[in-house]
Amino acid sequence: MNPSITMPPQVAWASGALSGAPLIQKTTHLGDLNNVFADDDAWRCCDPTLAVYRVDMFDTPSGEGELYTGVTHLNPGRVGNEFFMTRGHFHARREQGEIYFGLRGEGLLLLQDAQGQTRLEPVRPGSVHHIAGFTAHRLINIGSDMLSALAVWPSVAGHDYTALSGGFALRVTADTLKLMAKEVQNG
Ligand SMILES: O=P(O)(O)OC[C@H]1O[C@H](O)[C@H](O)[C@@H](O)[C@@H]1O
Ligand SMILES: [Fe+2]
Repeated sequence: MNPSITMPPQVAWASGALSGAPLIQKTTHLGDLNNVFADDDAWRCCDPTLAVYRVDMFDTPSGEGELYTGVTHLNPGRVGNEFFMTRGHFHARREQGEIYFGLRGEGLLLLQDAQGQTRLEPVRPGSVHHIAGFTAHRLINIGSDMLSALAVWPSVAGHDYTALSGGFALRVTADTLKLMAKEVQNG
């Protein structure tokens, strides 16, 4: 009997472009990110139609045990002093985790646990990020090029944006980066 061979879809590692299977795409514009950036006046002055990030994901089955695969493409930019970032979320099913893989650009993954403790992981091509359950996550683009990261997550995880509607406990600006650089120097 001949083996059955199916050509899988593809991700282009350098760009994060997905191909070979139907996609769902969602673009988030500055106007959608009310109350996300600290400097509200600066946010109001920005063009609301400006695209901040786009998520491409394969249109695959959902349900208990199923996994989604998607790529977030986050543009470079700032609102006031704060770098462009995703809205960020806890999973609606809090125990569910997720894996991110850095593909291109220079960014930070902001993680916040249920007690409000935050930490940052540098995102760069080849970085692998294990996002444990019960951990909110947000991507931040600190570079001057597009930041792209691949994500794999349980389809049942869902998104809870309301738990963080007051914002994450840490904000990343150019000053934050200077402080981080000093910390690295001082060991
Ligand atoms: O949902 P946001 O916080 O806007 O982040 C954008 C997207 O980032 C990643 O790709 C996640 O896996 C998606 O589930 C999420 O929707
Ligand atoms: Fe997630």
